Order: sequence, then C-alpha cells, then structure tokens
Amino acid sequence: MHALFEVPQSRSPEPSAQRPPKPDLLAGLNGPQRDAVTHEGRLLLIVAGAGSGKTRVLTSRIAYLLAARNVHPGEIIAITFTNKAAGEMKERVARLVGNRARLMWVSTFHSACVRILRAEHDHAGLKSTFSIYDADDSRRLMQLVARELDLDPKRYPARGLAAQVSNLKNELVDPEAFAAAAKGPAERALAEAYTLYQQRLTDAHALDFDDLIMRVVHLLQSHPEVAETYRRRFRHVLVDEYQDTNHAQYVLIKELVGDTGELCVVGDADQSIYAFRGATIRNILEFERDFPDAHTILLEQNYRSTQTILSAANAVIGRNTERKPKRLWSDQGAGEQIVGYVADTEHAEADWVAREIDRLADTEGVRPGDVAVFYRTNAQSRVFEEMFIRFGLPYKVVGGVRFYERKEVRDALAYLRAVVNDDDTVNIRRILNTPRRGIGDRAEACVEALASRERISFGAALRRASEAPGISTRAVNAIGEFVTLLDELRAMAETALPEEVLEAALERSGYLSEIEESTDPQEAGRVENLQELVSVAREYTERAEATIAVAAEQGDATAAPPPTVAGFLEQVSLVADADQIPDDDPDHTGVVTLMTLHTAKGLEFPAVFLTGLEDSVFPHQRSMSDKKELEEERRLAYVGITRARQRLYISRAVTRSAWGQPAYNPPSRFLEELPPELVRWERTEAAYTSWSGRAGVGGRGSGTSQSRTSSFVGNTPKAAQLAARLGLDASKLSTASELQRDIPSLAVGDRVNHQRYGLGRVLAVEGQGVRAQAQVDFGEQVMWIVLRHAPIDKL
Ligand SMILES: Nc1ncnc2c1ncn2[C@@H]1O[C@H](COP(=O)(O)OP(=O)(O)OP(=O)(O)O)[C@@H](O)[C@H]1O
Ligand SMILES: [Mg+2]
Repeated sequence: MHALFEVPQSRSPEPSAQRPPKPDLLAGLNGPQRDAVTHEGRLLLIVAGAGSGKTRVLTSRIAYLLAARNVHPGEIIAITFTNKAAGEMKERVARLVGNRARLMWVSTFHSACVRILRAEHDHAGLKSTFSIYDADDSRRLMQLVARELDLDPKRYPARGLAAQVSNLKNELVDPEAFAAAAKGPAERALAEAYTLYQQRLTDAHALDFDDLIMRVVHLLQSHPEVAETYRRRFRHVLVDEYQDTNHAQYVLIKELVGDTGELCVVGDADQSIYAFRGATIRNILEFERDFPDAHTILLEQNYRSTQTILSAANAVIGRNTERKPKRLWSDQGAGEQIVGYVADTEHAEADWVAREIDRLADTEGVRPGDVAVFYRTNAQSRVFEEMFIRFGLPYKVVGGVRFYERKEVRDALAYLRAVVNDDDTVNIRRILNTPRRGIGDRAEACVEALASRERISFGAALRRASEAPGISTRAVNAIGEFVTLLDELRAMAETALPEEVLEAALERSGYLSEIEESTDPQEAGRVENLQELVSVAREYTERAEATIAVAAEQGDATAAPPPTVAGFLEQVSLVADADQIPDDDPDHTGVVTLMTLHTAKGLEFPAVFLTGLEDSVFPHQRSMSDKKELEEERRLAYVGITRARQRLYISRAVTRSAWGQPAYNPPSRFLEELPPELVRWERTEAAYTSWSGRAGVGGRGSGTSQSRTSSFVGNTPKAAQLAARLGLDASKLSTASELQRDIPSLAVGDRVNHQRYGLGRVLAVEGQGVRAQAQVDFGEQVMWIVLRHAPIDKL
C-alpha cells in the first residue's frame, strides 16, 4: 500500500512540503477506486453506475492531490452539480487534509463562471457590478420583451421563448448567428425576441444563468492570454455528475484544460436526467472519442444498496436501448424485499407512507431523517405535506415553492439588487411601488417612455422623472424619495455588512412594517421568511470572514474576498433547487425529506419511497409517446431506485386528481419492468372495485371511471355510503381530502395543544370548515393557525 504513495513528483516541492500523506486517504478503497485516486495523466474518465463511489473517489482524489502530490489548493478547480454538494466536498477534503482545502475552487459551473467574470470583467466587457438574473427574472424580462415586440402570447408564451433562448445559449448560439439562420415565422419571432432580450440584458448590465457560461467560453476563446492564465492556474480540473453537462459547459471544460491540464471527470450515462436543460448524454458516451488519449476506469461495486435494490435498478435501466451495458453488484446481501402498495387515491397513498414511516420509527429504529419520499412533479408534495402535518411527522420539502421563490424573499433581494446595480431594470421596477408608495402604473409608464426616448436605463430615468411628460407631481415626489432611499442604502453598502444593509432596506422602505401590520394570517410566515433571509446573509458573512482568516494564515490574502452585498447576492442567485436540503438537523434524527426525483441526484437514504408510479404521472404524460423521452424517464426511475440503501417502497394511486378532476391512471410501465420476485405487495388493488369495473387498470379519467371518483367529492349518496364504511360523518364531507381528517371546532377561550408550539389559548376564531382559522396565544407568541393543516387538539 505504501508503494501507492510513492508516485513520481510532477513538480519539485520544497522538502518541508513533503509531509507524509495521511495513510487513511486510500484506506478502504477498492482496487479501481485507488487507481482512480492515484492515476497521473492528462485525462481520466471514471464511468460507473450509481453508488459505486464516484463522488467519494473524486473527493479522495482531491485530498490525494493535495497531500501526496503536493498540488497547491489554488491549482484545483472541482465542479459539482449543486452548491450543497460543493460545500460537502470541501468539508470532506478539509477533514482529510486540513483547513487549507478551503482555498480550492469547489463550486458549480455557474459559481465558477461568476468568479471568473467578476475578476475579468474588463476583458469580458462587463461592469464589475453586473447583476445575475435567475430563471424568474429572465421570464419577467422575456415577458416585457414579448409585449414590446407585440408577439401573440398564445403562440409565443414568454416561458417558452425563455426556454428556447436558454437552449440556444447552451448550444453557444448567439442572437446574430441565430437570426442569420432563422427560417419561417416562428424562428424569426424567436430570433427577434432573443435579440431584444439580449439587448435588454446588456442595458441592465445583467447576465442570465446561461450567459454566465457562454460569456466565459467567449472570454477564454477570444482572449488567449486570459485563457492561458487560467490554464496555468488550474492544473487540475475535476467534474462530478459529468453526464449532465451541456454543450457550453463541455466547451468550457475543454478551454480550461487546454493542452496541458489534468482533467478527471466522473459520471454515469444512466443517470443523465437533464436533457430538458440541454445536458447531453453524448458528452459522456463519446468522451473517449473526443479525448482519444483518455484513460477510463470502471467501478462496478456498489456500496450503497442491497442486492435486491440493485437488481431492481438494473432490471429497469436494462430496458433502455441507447446505453452501454454495465455490471453493477453489491456484496451487502439481498436485504429486505421491496414493498409495494396500491392505494385508492393519492390521499390514501400518502396515508400509507406516513403510517409506514411511523412504523419504521417505532419498531425498526429508522429515524424520520433516514427517510425520503420521491415524486415526479413538485405539485405532488402537497398531499404528503398535509398528511404528514396530520400525523405530526416532521418533514422538509425540497423544491416546490422554494424559499428563494417566495414573493417577500424576492422583493427583499430586489432591493439589494437595485442597490448594487442602478441599471437593473427588472428589479427596480419590481420594488418601485412595493410597498405601495404612490407610484402607479401610469407614472411607471411615463418613466419608461422617458428612458426609451433618452436611451437611458430605467434607473437613470427615475432620477429625471420630473422631465417625463404627463407625470404627476405626487409621483415625482414619491419617486424622489425612492431614489433617495436607494442612494442611502448604496452609501451604506460601501461599509456595512450585507445583513445590515438588508435589514435597513426592509425597515426604511416600510416593507417590513407593511407586512407586520397586516392582519392576513399568511403574513406571519412572511416575516419569518425575511428573518430567515437576514440569517442567510449573516451566515454568508461569517463564512466569508472564516475564509479570510484561513487565507491570512496561509499568507494568501487575495484568495478570500471580503463580504459584500454583491457577494451575498451572487451566492443567493446561484442556489440551485437541490440546495434547499436543510442543514439545521445535523444529527439526522429529524425530518423526512420530500423531493422530486430530479433533485434526488447524488443523494442516498436508508429508506426511500418512490410514489405516484402511474403511467402519465411517472413516466410523465409528455414523455410517453416519445422513445427518447421515455428513456430519460427510465433513467429518472433508475436514479430514484438507486438512492435507497436498505429499504425501497413503491406505490401508486388508482385515482389521482389532476387539474381538480379525478383521473384514473394505469400502473406505471416501470412497475412491470421490476422482477416480480423482488417485490412484496402489501396491497394490490383498489378496495371498492365493485363501484367500477375498471379500478386498478386502465381508463384515463373519462366516462364511467370518473363518475366513481366524482362521487367521492360531493355530498352525494355514494359519498354518504363511503363515509359510513369509513365511519365518518357524511355531512362534514366536502372534498376528498377531508375524508382523511377532522377539523377541530374551536371557540374563543378554548385551551389547545399544538404539536409544535405547545399549550395555548384561543383568542379569536374566523371562517368555517376548511377555511377555519384561530388566533392562539402560545405564551411566547400569538399566531394565526389554519386549522385544516394544524396538528392541534382541543383540551
Ligand atoms: N470503498 C468503499 N468502501 C465503503 N463504502 C464506500 C466505498 N466507496 C463508496 N462507498 C460509499 O458508498 C456510497 C455511495 O458512494 P458515492 O456517493 O460516492 O457513489 P456515486 O457513484 O457518486 O453515486 P451516484 O451515482 O448516486 O452519485 C457512499 O455512502 C460512500 O461513502
Ligand atoms: Mg455521486
């Protein structure tokens, strides 16, 4: 084993740098894994199925580079798919080789590109304070553009245009090239939209997500001296989840590596699930062709899952034709059988999941934090959420209305963005009259007209609002105050910490007090979200300060930028969906994770529920008639199954509401692809088949099959009949979901117990039935509670 450490030194380090590497760097790795960690050579491709240790190898390889090959942390750039994965990788390397690991670049493609563009903004033709537009900003901008071009929103919805522009950018096609080649009215409309959209971005000194990559590629291609600097700097480029890189990212890697760098990529073509974002499986299938001198290592032992789980995964993915066959085995034994369940409705499915999680916790020692529930689309989370609240099961939704997509969070960030960049039209307009300050649509239109007449940005036009024809004096005054507010905050941002500027923005703008004074019970959550955002800013500052301390220790002060509002915004803009996984529960006793299959990539859990296994749910409706898309859905199934370590549950619902209408979906075709001996079905068919001859099989929400479920939701005789069978009071029924719960009826003065907030006294009650709310004094706080959702009991 020691021989493995005696690798020839590629550089001539000072004697003091030849610390003996910690022996545990290679301990526990199998043969091919060790080869992958220690391999020296320009191009290394590690292809392997799920759970075979790709990410672990990449992490160990970095540690090995630092410890055994005397590579300086500054010479390493590692790319991960999410910021969370980047953080984890950095932590793990730091654990192996110490704090100096913090000086490496470990980040997503987007974060790395922002860093490069900030540093090279002159060469890239950018202002140093450029803004970053996320998907929602891009869509809003595209909406403005489409309106300006008078494009028919039915034929050319902004969302579709934005997606197509994104695809073009991922293929590195710029507006000029696309316009020159555009044929037919649809392409010409897209070309016009792309051109104007890009112009508006430039006017606002903003880049969208896809620009970040494309601009760096252009920068490196058009400035050989800049490219050379980065190539000399990053001697080692490492990429995780390589199968999901798109063309632009692929070109970027090639540019960074040049003719001399060492590139190591790891991936699994069977887990390529982002074709809709322009990821191309071609990158990995043809890596060897593009890089003929690349060395390939295969990993075949899976360390994550039982053989049962692995066999299920292999059987499903084996149906795909466009793939290289591979062998993946586990020595963990067969383990538990997969457990299957057919529920009557999506509510019953969620009920079963919740009960089983409870049972696992009570009798099998599986903690809620060990469990993940996966579904195909975000909207499916709601039913699970309601059920988990009812069961008092702690959970966290990853995705859905994500924290950073909530209105108040976006508003608050818009203030900061406007502070950093005076020309950021989208964000300035977002907060112009939020909170209401008497600047109406008319005044906004006047300023807009002035901006386009004078060919200045909207922000600049605000400063000259009094020149705008037709604008009222009242609006001019209000605009004046708004501009002063932004100027004050801007001055403050020069010296104050990001969290201080954020708090000042929320207070001085009146935003916070407007929410606080509101009687809308939902607003309470908004204040909490804003508090949370301030904490996020504080954490960012603390992290930045810690890195400065390390850099100073290492005598490398340039490696760590000070905390700024712009830096904070950058971090926030780059937070991808999968980053919403909570860290607030470090010892993992805590919460069940609910997430879509797409966000599950790279993760693992002792117990996994794969739900909604119905044709047209999963595989998704859209994909069923297209072979390529169906193969991508199957890869998604493979990703889902292979997240499980010991226990895998699969379930489907016979009826499920879609667009408010109940629909029957046949079992997912992926279920048939599982070897039957691997699955123990706890329940195989619907309970009330006599109501309809078709329960459990085909039919898609039409004709007779619908009538049965419709009777579930109204106060019909059938509902009464059903209620009687379930022992419920039929007069209380109004929706299917209410079959599942009782809403406590409360009066002022009642004493209650809430699972999270404890004992309280009811101060006020409003609304009835599903809309019933109560204001409760819990001692420490007074809250409005929506009773339908609340784990609350009357005492
Ligand atoms: N040699 C080994 N000995 C013991 N455990 C290992 C070994 N290699 C990997 N593991 C463990 O196996 C699990 C899967 O590893 P890892 O996440 O690196 O796999 P992966 O190939 O990146 O999976 P995915 O394709 O899902 O991203 C992890 O818990 C990891 O710690
Ligand atoms: Mg991995």
